[in-house]
Amino acid sequence: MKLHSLLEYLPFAKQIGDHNPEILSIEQDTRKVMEGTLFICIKGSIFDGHTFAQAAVEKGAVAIVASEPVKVDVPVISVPDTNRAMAILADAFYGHPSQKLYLIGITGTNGKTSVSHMVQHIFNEGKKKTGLIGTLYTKIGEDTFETKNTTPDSLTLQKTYHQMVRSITDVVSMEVSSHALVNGRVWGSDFDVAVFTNLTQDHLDYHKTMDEYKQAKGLLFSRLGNKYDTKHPKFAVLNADDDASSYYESITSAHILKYGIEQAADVKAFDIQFSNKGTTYSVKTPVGESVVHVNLVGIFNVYNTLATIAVGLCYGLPLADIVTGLSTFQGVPGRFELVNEHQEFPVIVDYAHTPDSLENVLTTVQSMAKGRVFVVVGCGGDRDKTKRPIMAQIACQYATDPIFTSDNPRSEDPQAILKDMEAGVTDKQYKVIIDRKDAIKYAINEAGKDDIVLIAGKGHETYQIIGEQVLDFDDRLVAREAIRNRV
Ligand SMILES: CC(=O)N[C@H]1[C@@H](OP(=O)(O)OP(=O)(O)OC[C@H]2O[C@@H](n3ccc(=O)[nH]c3=O)[C@H](O)[C@@H]2O)O[C@H](CO)[C@@H](O)[C@@H]1O[C@H](C)C(=O)N[C@@H](C)C(=O)N[C@H](CCC(=O)O)C(=O)O
Ligand SMILES: Nc1ncnc2c1ncn2[C@@H]1O[C@H](COP(=O)(O)OP(=O)(O)OP(=O)(O)O)[C@@H](O)[C@H]1O
Ligand SMILES: N[C@H](CCC[C@H](N)C(=O)O)C(=O)O
Ligand SMILES: [Mg+2]
Repeated sequence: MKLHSLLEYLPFAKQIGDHNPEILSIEQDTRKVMEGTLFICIKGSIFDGHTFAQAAVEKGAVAIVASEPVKVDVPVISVPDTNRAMAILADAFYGHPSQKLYLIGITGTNGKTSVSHMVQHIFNEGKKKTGLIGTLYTKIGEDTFETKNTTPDSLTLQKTYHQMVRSITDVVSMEVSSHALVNGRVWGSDFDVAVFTNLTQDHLDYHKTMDEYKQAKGLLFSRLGNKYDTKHPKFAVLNADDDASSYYESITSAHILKYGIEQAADVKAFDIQFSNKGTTYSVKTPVGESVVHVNLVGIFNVYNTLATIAVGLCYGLPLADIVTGLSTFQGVPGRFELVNEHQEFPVIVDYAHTPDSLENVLTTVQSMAKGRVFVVVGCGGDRDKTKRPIMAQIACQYATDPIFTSDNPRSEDPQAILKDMEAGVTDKQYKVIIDRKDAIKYAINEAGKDDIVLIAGKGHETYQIIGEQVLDFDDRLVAREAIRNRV
């Protein structure tokens, strides 16, 4: 594609230098630049991409997009905001791929990974070719690719959509983080369905207030568009039982489909029955009623399945097929994952790392336990500090044996993080074991028949970040070893 054809998408951009080179790729990272690349200078939190412009040219870049003056011998496209330009150019360069996919974006504090997998599963079962983008990985059909972010930057995203279109993907189920919405990573993504799971405290280091955080998530709904034609209707799938939904309803012009248990909802669950094996409930929808069975426990999973049913209905999947699909869903790695070494008590690894998710998962565990509830929990460093005392208090409220330990301390002093947690507890006994492996071993050695051990916070993670080091660490493997070596 010629540079000037791309620039038609940036009507007021100024070009310095009049060449019109062939653009073979677009990159924002010098480490990926090749002959024929259009290099975009992004100001990040660590580096300013403008300082790499010359290095990019030396590696073969034939044009530069910049918001600051850069001295290079190739055409420079001057724009006020390179991040916005990147999203627009990437969408154009890859041929507007998201318009060719049925794109489902899922946002909310908790449940994005869970819902995105359930959604993908029901479409897989419905014989659609699916893609998935999120915390764990990107998947195109059976192929899995590593991801650095829950929602990748706009360039990576558009490239991924392009690959999905080339693989003849029908439906993409994708997590959309609040960071991504604020950063413009999904500018140029044409969503067909936007899903809201819930809004509770997290990321107050980044968004500063809950209101700001709520508005950040709102960007998914306000940008959804208002295509009311029967071929491309847009839908906002909202949680009727979460107060924030009325705000999202007010800022979107898409069709609304609400799901819930308590308030009036289009997709509503009733007669919910839990057992140790799973959950059964009845669901009323605009297209009829059905009985749902899933091999998952916890009221939060009822919400996740309701959101999934609503998404399936937006697409036009028959209710019976959606319900059949849900019945074979086997869960997500690191989400309420059982570690089974034939021990006499359940050991559960779960990704709960927010106050609300910890409370949800602990109340579920509490309802299942006949004896003691052990919880091994910590809080991440360089993240929202205000959630630390609240999570500690919740651990003490619902567990008989709370054990505070390290999560990913990152650049912070692990002792200081634990002190922040302890500040939330006044009248309850808890144990502090700074080394996560020792904390897991302790809980597993202490637990007996009728008890449950919950290891919270790191779920699927296979590393622990301490200072600058990324060390191998997997709660599931550590727990397995501890069970085998139980004393
Ligand atoms: C704070 C933040 O969001 N940072 C993101 C940002 O990195 P950054 O701002 O540090 O970028 P930088 O390293 O300063 O680099 C600036 C520019 O120089 C370029 N560069 C850099 C070095 C070099 O040698 N050559 C070069 O060209 C870079 O490619 C980039 O274009 O851009 C990167 C590429 O897109 C992201 O991977 C990175 O996410 C980091 C890893 C991160 O931890 N982000 C978190 C806060 C986040 O976004 N989390 C949400 C999930 C939250 C949730 O749980 O809901 C997510 O969606 O992942
Ligand atoms: N709908 C829900 N409401 C509240 N808690 C939930 C819900 N679904 C899952 N959880 C809890 O939250 C944890 C994280 O779930 P999940 O990974 O699906 O969320 P996420 O939104 O993708 O998180 P992240 O933003 O960190 O990627 C789970 O391990 C479970 O304990
Ligand atoms: N996406 C979340 C993941 C937190 C996982 C937890 N283990 C931690 O490191 O705090 C975040 O970056 O805040
Ligand atoms: Mg996730």
